[in-house]
Amino acid sequence: MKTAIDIKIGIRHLDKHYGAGARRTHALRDVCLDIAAGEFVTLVGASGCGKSTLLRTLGGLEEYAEGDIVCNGASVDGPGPDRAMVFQSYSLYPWLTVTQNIKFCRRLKHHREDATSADVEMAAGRAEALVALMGLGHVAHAYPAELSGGMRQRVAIARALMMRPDVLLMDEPFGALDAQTREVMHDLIRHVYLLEKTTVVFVTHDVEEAIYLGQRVVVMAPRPGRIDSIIDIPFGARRTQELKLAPEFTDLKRQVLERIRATSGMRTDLEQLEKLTRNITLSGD
Ligand SMILES: Nc1ncnc2c1ncn2[C@@H]1O[C@H](COP(=O)(O)OP(=O)(O)OP(=O)(O)O)[C@@H](O)[C@H]1O
Repeated sequence: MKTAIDIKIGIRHLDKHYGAGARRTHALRDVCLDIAAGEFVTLVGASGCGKSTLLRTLGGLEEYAEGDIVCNGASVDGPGPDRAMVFQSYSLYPWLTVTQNIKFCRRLKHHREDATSADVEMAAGRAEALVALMGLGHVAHAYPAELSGGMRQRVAIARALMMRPDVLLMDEPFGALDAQTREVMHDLIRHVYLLEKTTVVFVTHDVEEAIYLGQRVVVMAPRPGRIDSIIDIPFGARRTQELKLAPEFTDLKRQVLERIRATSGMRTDLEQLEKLTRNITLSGD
């Protein structure tokens, strides 16, 4: 049980609907979750179980009518500099270089009229440190169109980290990358997370990714979107790719996959499909 002191995000009885009438969707039902400061939590679950909705609501991009989300002790009622988001699409400014993209932020102190040269220097130093941390030194002056997908996503992560957010919210950030680049990004994001001591909430479809990165895997279920189970990941802070071959890792993977299969409704869909095709065959005889 976590104490009130070390909880960074508290989600209490969160309920969310989209649409109205026949098109009304119960996207989240009674979601309760505490996330500790410095924790890395991953969200998995069948398509449509509300992972993105939950993340976007945490980010203040979606309104909610019932329940409460508290971050740093204050209710979330919109986006804030304490929570940065990274999406699957890179959303970089094509006309800015890598360094300029990282520095670009409306809330940067040096964009204020009363900014001092020390503010500007500090921001420039932070950007340079992030360029180095993300392994972007050799492309610091390149434009997004000249970069690979993995490189672009590194820039997007660096930009999200620029203002030292307390919480990093990531929605399938590596979903569009090839398997090899994804592995590199996994180790990079774990390294950055340990160094920056950020709290991370990470949405993914990839169960292996969820277990490798997270300290806890939250399995969500659809119709209505809800938390099905929370699985503690017992591996330490320093992880290497060999971990994925360990029997404990495989056991966890099986456990998570079983929950996703059990809650996805796919089996029922298949059974219905089988029944339907059987009837069609019989009536066609
Ligand atoms: N803007 C919207 N308007 C109406 N319904 C929406 C909207 N966004 C999401 N939904 C619905 O809410 C439910 C949850 O969607 P959400 O995208 O959060 O799920 P998800 O788990 O992230 O799905 P996926 O894994 O396929 O990305 C789904 O039924 C979806 O159709």
